[in-house]
Amino acid sequence: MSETEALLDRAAELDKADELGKLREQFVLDEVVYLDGNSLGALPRAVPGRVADVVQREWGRLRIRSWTESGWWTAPERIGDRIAPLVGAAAGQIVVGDSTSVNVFKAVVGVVRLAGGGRDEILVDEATFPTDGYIAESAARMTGCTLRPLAPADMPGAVGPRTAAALVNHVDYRTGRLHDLPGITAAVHEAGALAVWDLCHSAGALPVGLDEHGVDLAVGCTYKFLNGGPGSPAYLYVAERHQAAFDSPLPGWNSHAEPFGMRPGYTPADGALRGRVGTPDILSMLALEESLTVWDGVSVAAVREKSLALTDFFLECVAAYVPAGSVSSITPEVHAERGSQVALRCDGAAIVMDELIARGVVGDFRAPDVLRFGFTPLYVGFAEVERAARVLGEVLRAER
Ligand SMILES: Cc1ncc(COP(=O)(O)O)c(C=O)c1O
Ligand SMILES: Nc1c(O)cccc1C(=O)C[C@H](N)C(=O)O
Repeated sequence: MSETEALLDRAAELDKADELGKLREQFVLDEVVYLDGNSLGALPRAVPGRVADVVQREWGRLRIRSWTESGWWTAPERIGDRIAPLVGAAAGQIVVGDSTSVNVFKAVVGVVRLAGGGRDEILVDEATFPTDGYIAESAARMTGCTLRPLAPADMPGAVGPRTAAALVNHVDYRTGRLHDLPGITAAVHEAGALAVWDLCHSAGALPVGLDEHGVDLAVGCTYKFLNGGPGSPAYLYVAERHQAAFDSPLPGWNSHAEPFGMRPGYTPADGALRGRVGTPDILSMLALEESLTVWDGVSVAAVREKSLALTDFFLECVAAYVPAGSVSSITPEVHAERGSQVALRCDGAAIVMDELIARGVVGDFRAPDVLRFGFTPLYVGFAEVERAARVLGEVLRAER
């Protein structure tokens, strides 16, 4: 039996044993191998019908009545409670709205205020997705803090009496490295500081355990592994113990204790909805709500198990099919340090990715030389993984 036949057989066995495999039917997908769900998740089949109903009936016919009768006004907290179990949070701590960037701003200024005076340093993940870094820098300037970029692994040794907060990515967007959320959070707390985690690349792909690990604040997007759609609203988690003191830097009327009192002075609402700002983006928000129904009855532990099996199998197939020395993985081998993507360094990566896409394998390119492949366990199968690696091998041989 050839190596290709053996890997094809293995892929078929793995697909047969895959209990999550049937979820793929709930998505609009085709013959393309879609390994870019870590940038934009695929469309769940139920969403177009729900959006059509929101537009035609709720907006078209009920109009203003929908704010109450269709539950529009309370959607940010309601959908926050749907996301909560996926990131290990009890209800009442997550609110959906705004972009991740805006929520990073609320969270970073919010934790510096929570940390209190005398602490004037913010630690930030030195390899962070750019928006977090830009916003942390601005938040630091506004709060009189110094921003100190560091590798997350070095934060436990660097956090000290001056540190107000650390802003860390749970999974690095380029390398796919999973950072030690429990350990870093504990070290940050030991020094009397607070931890803010960006969950964009982990929520929906692996267990996060926000409550269990005592995370203070967290943010994340919903358009990657949560499949909420392009630009779907992000979320903000404020641990219950911090809610009463959380002083949002964006105190809009939607987070007022009595929004329709139209009072000149601001009195914050209690609970998660203190993180709201202005009028929610209802069409995107309700598309997200519908997309989350895919998760009914799905365990995040099972998703994690499949995610690791997919990335393991991809690495194995890459080793078998790709000419020696033409790519090197920058994603950790160790499961405890791996998110749900594989990033391969490769000469001419931009051209290689264009060619892969032309041949029906969609990943993405991240400058300067990274081929990035995201594996969404809800809809990616093992035969697709084998095909992606085989096509990558063909492209690299043709290139050289
Ligand atoms: C880690 C991380 N933070 C933030 C963002 C982006 O935030 P926004 O949705 O505001 O563009 C992304 C991806 O776009 C990301 O990967
Ligand atoms: N949010 C995106 C967008 O609006 C356009 C293109 C890509 C994105 C992304 O999400 C990028 C992604 N956060 C990344 O990890 O690179």
